[in-house]
Amino acid sequence: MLEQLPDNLPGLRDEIDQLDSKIQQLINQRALCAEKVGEVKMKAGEDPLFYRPEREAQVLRRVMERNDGPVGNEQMARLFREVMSVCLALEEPMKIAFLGPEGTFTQQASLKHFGNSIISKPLPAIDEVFREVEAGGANYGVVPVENSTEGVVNHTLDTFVKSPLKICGEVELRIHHHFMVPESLKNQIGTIKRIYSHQQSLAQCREWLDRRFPGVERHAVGSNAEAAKIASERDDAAAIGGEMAATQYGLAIHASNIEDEPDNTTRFLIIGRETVLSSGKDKTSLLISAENRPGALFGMLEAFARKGLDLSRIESRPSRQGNWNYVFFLDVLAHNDDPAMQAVLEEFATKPMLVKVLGSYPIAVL
Ligand SMILES: C=C(O[C@@H]1C=C(C(=O)O)C=C[C@H]1O)C(=O)O
Repeated sequence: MLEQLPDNLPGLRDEIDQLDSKIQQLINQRALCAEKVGEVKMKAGEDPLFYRPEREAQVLRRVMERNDGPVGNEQMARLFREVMSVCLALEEPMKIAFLGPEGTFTQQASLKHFGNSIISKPLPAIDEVFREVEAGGANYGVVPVENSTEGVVNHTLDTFVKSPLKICGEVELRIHHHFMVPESLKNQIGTIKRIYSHQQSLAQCREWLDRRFPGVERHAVGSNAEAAKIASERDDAAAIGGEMAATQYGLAIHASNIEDEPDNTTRFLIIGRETVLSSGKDKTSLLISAENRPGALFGMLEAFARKGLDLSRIESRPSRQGNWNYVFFLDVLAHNDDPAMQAVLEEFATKPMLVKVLGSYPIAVL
């Protein structure tokens, strides 16, 4: 097909116009199918599940597998991510609660995972995101869980101990921090007295700040977006945050990508009320509390090894029930329905330990 392309501008633009018209028709045909899927789901059950994470992951993986360019695999998957988002919204627009305010990295993660055709519900704290989903005010929630430089977000892990919610997905986001100032300070960087940001972001940019702004006060606030808002209202302050926060509050970016680790990444979890079926490439998150005796942790890990199950993460947190008792958060690279997983869980059920399956979900595609 490529050889048949004209080599003049009007001819090429005519070709693009014709292709656009075909793509548009096809997108609408796809949307009609999705609408019909919505009707079928409505007929089938009382509380229909419109959003199906396992199916979406399979669609995106297939897009990447069959892609032969010149558009890159990830770019192509991102386009399909948006198409699916629009299709799902025709069935039912998803209400997504996230750690706000508008402009946070968590909002960016929610858009990366669900696409832009959602109803956004920014909330001021992680437990409020959990509560909103538990109460049915939102279909799903998005919360940060770990950062490659700064480690786990303890608050999120601790909230899982008591919550009935399930993990339905994960999103990874490369985190780039920018040093942003009000337009009026753009040429007077030397007059900056205070720098605002979230505590994790200040930590992720510590070396840069020590080098460039030694001695300038650093203030930790609830989110980068809040930091940007404060800086926009003062005439002596800068903020550190992502591009969305700068745009949201009209700040100028003075220095980009100031994070100390170039591959600084944050992982977020999608939380919901339903369990997710197997997509073929899944992860299961478990919360395990074992008896405090020698070999308890070894025995637990050995059971996974014996069944050939891969652990991608293990985190320990104080259980808050007596000193020196711990709970472990584990990610296993298998779905809960996997016979090997079932065997391990059955084995644990016979032992003095507490196991809670926090959810099985597709390994992040994008
Ligand atoms: C169309 C469906 O519903 C939703 C929309 C999807 C899509 O546009 O491909 C995929 C999964 C669901 O989130 C479906 O379940 O197949």
